Amino acid sequence: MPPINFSATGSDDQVAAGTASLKFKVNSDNVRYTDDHILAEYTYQNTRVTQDARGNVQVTPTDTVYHFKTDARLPKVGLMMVGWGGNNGSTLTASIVANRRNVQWRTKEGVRTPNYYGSLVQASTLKLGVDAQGQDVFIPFRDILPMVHPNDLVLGGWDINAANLAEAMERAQVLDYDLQRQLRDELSAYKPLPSIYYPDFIAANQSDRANNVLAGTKAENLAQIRADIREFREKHALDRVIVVWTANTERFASILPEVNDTADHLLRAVEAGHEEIAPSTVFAIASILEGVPFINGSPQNTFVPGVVELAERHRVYIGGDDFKSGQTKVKSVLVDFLVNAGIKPIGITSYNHLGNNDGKNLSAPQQFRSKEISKSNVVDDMVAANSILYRKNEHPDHVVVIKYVPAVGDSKRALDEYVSEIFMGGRNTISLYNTCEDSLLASPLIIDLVVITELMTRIQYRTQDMDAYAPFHSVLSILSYMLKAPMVPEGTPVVNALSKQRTAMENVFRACIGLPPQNDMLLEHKAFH
Ligand SMILES: NC(=O)c1ccc[n+]([C@@H]2O[C@H](COP(=O)([O-])OP(=O)(O)OC[C@H]3O[C@@H](n4cnc5c(N)ncnc54)[C@H](O)[C@@H]3O)[C@@H](O)[C@H]2O)c1
Ligand SMILES: O=P([O-])([O-])O[C@@H]1[C@@H](O)[C@H](O)[C@@H](O)[C@H](O)[C@@H]1O
Repeated sequence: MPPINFSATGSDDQVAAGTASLKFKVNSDNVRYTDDHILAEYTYQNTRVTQDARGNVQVTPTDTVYHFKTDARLPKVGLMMVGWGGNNGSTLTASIVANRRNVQWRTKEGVRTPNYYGSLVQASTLKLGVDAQGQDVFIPFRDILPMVHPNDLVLGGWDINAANLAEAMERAQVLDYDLQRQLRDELSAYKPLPSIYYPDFIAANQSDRANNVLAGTKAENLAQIRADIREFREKHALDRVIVVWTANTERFASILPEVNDTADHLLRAVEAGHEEIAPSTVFAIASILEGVPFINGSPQNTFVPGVVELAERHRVYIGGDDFKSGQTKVKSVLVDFLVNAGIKPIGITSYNHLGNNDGKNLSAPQQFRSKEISKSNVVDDMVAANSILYRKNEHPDHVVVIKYVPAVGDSKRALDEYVSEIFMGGRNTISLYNTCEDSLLASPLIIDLVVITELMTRIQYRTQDMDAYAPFHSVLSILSYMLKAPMVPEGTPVVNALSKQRTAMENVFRACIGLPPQNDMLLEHKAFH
């Protein structure tokens, strides 16, 4: 990943920021601050468990010293959305503009003001420590390390439909009219770039949207998307660009030897125009080759093995899959609670209906199958962690149903039923009815994905056996909190439990400023005096 040359493009105040703008500094011999960087030495403590041939278990604490180096200078960042004219893309764009201009609007409940609720970074807090009385001290999540503010994001992107962002906002029917009215002028100036459209990958019912499409071969499409990224970066004098796929869910691509199983095969397959190369994969390749992180907000397997290898080769960050916005987010909390309470979910039925264009696309079998997969795997790690409740390879019955009902629009209705075995042969049934305003829940996640991905590009680490600092693995598993089917480096564990995902993010960022992980032991309050 190319290091940012702040002196070249960042505005003076951005370049000047650095550690002088930090909200707090840590008072420790293990943490050092230069004008531009936070340097922290952190001892990572774990516990190694081994079992000998006779079944004897050995438990050994381990210590690994990490050195973290975080660039505290905030770059000028551009967000390019694929599917910019969709419900998520238009809602996010309108909401950032409304926040940036502090546009207020009236509804029947009175005057409303813009906010970033639903963004973990912008609207949640974390416990930093305790005060002299032992009481918890909380700070905004965004203050743990220097992070880009969504108001400062430069927005752009592509869509196979030519509607400008004001037309797209109106079509989405997500935001109140009195707000839309005040944003129309600015949003009408935002026009999506023509995009790649290979009809076989999304539902046939999307064909009537495709009036803003690139011609040419797949190789020419790749070259054009790369040029679009470069031109966007240069036009806005950006230090960093991040691309997010919030376009329609594609069918899964087959993994084919000599086609997409390695980086070189994949690049050759694009040159040859192979039919199994999806638009989302072309966007991922273009982003990687331009040194730009790529995040997949949909469930399809954009990251075929060749893409992952290419990202590793170029040390570019990728992350996915599928925004975790509503029904699945609740599931990753509820099943975690049940299983960790020693209660055995045996039946999980997740039904929802929605009437937006995403729902229309998902009404096609192959596109639904992509979503069904990403929504179905979310309990696997929690179930596998409890061998008291579940035999090896035993799982709850888990059914996912999605129906397209235009009448409800973007206001998705989720109905869930959890049937569990409880004490002495009893049964517990939990039924939930959850009106998930799809785009109002997903849009803030895009902010978190972009802001945390950008932060990760400014953090490097070194352990005692490394002679230089290095970026993390290209597959950004730290993004898992925002994603239904978290991508992880090959051979590493997939964590879906929401509390673990958030704790992991918090504690990694605490380690970057030399602080121990949050543990909630509160020993000082349990001692006798
Ligand atoms: N709560 C949520 O909204 C939520 C949650 C999880 C995942 N997602 C996923 O996010 C994606 C977007 O959701 P949405 O509600 O905004 O859908 P949407 O249908 O409103 O928007 C998708 C946009 O992508 C465009 N598009 C399709 N193919 C394209 C291509 N190849 N290049 C460029 N543009 C293309 C369409 O024209 C449309 O404007 C979907 O895949 C959905 O499954 C949404
Ligand atoms: O995130 P979540 O609410 O579990 O899942 C949602 C699905 O239930 C919905 O049908 C789909 O349209 C959204 O894209 C999203 O994937």
